[in-house]
Amino acid sequence: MAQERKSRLTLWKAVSWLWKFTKPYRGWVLVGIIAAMAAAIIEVWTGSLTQQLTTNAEKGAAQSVIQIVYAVFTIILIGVPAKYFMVYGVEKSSALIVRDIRNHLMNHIGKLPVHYLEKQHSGDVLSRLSSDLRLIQQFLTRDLAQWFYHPLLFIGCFVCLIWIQWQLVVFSLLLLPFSLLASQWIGNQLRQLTEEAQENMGRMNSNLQDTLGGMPIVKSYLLSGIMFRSYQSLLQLTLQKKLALKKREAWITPVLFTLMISPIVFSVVYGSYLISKGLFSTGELVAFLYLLNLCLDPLDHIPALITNTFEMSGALKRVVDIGNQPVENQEGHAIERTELPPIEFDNVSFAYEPASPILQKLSFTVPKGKTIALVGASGGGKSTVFKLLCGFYALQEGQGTIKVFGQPIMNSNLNDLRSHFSVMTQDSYLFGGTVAENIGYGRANASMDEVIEAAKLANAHSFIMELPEGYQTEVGERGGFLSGGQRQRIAIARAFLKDAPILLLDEPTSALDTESETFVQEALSVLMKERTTMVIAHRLTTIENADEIWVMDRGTIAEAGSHAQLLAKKGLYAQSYHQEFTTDTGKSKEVAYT
Ligand SMILES: Nc1ncnc2c1ncn2[C@@H]1O[C@H](COP(=O)(O)OP(=O)(O)OP(=O)(O)O)[C@@H](O)[C@H]1O
Repeated sequence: MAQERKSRLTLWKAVSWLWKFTKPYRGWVLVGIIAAMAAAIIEVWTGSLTQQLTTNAEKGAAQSVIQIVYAVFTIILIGVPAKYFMVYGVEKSSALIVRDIRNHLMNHIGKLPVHYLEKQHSGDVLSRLSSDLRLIQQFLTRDLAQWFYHPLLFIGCFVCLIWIQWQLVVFSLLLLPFSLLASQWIGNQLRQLTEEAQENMGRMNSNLQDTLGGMPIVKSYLLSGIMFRSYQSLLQLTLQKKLALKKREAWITPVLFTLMISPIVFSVVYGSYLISKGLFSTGELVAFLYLLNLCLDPLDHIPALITNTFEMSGALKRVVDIGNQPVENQEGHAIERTELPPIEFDNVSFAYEPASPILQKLSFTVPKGKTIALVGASGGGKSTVFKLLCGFYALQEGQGTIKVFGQPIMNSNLNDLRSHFSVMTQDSYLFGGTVAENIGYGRANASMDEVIEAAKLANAHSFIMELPEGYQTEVGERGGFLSGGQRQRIAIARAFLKDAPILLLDEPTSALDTESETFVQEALSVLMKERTTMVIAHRLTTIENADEIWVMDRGTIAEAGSHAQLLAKKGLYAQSYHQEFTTDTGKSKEVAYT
């Protein structure tokens, strides 16, 4: 199957995706933005009031008490609630928006096709859901309102300055165009660096997750040094990117400092000249400088605002990249349970990558109630058969047909299709939680009695009762508090509860010792009764217990028959059997069929 193309998501598409999530909270977003604008207007107002007061004072006009009371009340009545809502409005809306995005993504990830998820590193996905989403929330909380506050403050003050003395404004802002051009150039560089830094963070999380998840292997193979060095070099790379980012950001600061300081210097020089010529008053110059200071204040915040915005846009693209992935087909036709063969492959060809075919015109029928053991060399395509059956990968037109109970699975409802299968792997996956919860995942709303009944059928009840808290015992991460055999029996109990008519087993006893295997094997024999089973077999007992053995070789079934028939054939099976299952003395031994 063709490698998924790296997403080339535009920022506009990413923002439109985010915009959808603001819908229920646009009221609060608007409140935050209006409050920010009101706060800016109040600041400008204070500046223009200063100008009026200094002019009045210079003219010797008595400062009207009413004017001062009016100013104070205006600032209190509008300024205080404006500042309050500027903070609370955006905090509230951003927290709710990000909560909805998290819920949506979690639900969305559960519906993504396996072929997409298999290509992602879970650490990277986690990084997108944690640090990238945190950056988005920080932007919504801290920076969005600022983008309305600072420009408005700048424009408002600018207009007032023009009103007071436009020639002075022109003179004082002579350097402005150069500084703006420089900021834009540096800003473009920041965007690329922030995106790279975020991607590196994802890789670091993946590395950390691998180390934590594989700790027993890391320790036993003395890999901590290697894992640490790999983490260290990623960290170093991230640090370099961050420092390069900060270096460029630091370049903006002196540029903007010059921008800020030069107008004040220019104003004082040129303003003094105008005063000496009698064209400008000292009071006006004081008011002008006050407003100029306010006008330049936004420029002090803009570098951080630009960096944060670029960081957010990189993070947003990475989040939307997952959010925009097409989900599995949730519609499609249902598969009815009929008397027709439970599984049929008709001329099925399949490749993960076009250049490497895995299955080649594979045809077979599994009769109802029978157990088929799939054996064959590693990489022969046995697990691929299961993945196709469960709809994890889809066949393209012309690649053959897969039928379940006589109905093609192409375009079927995948949830419905999977309801017909119970799958067990070599080391069954248990979720964090209690034993009862893990068995209960087999069927929604199963009662405790049903859970216990399933555990009894799976040979698990007695060991569960010996656990410190019985069915309420926590199993630990991935069932780490239980032995391999215990985990398998819990997985079998789950399958009993699910009660699906078809079992797909990837040798559930292959990793177990003989004693555990006996318990698990007994439980499996009960589970397999009156069900149709395909089992990828490595153990001799599993192979011998099957109704038929199919030997897979390079994507086709090379041989089929009972154990005795295949041995008599003296073909591939007999060859592997003699290599793998017999000792030098010719006696049977239990080793993996590879
Ligand atoms: N998601 C994937 N993307 C690309 N190639 C894959 C993927 N999964 C499996 N393959 C390749 O497909 C081939 C068949 O794999 P499959 O797991 O079906 O073999 P298998 O017979 O079950 O092997 P084993 O007995 O070792 O589990 C292998 O060469 C494998 O590398």
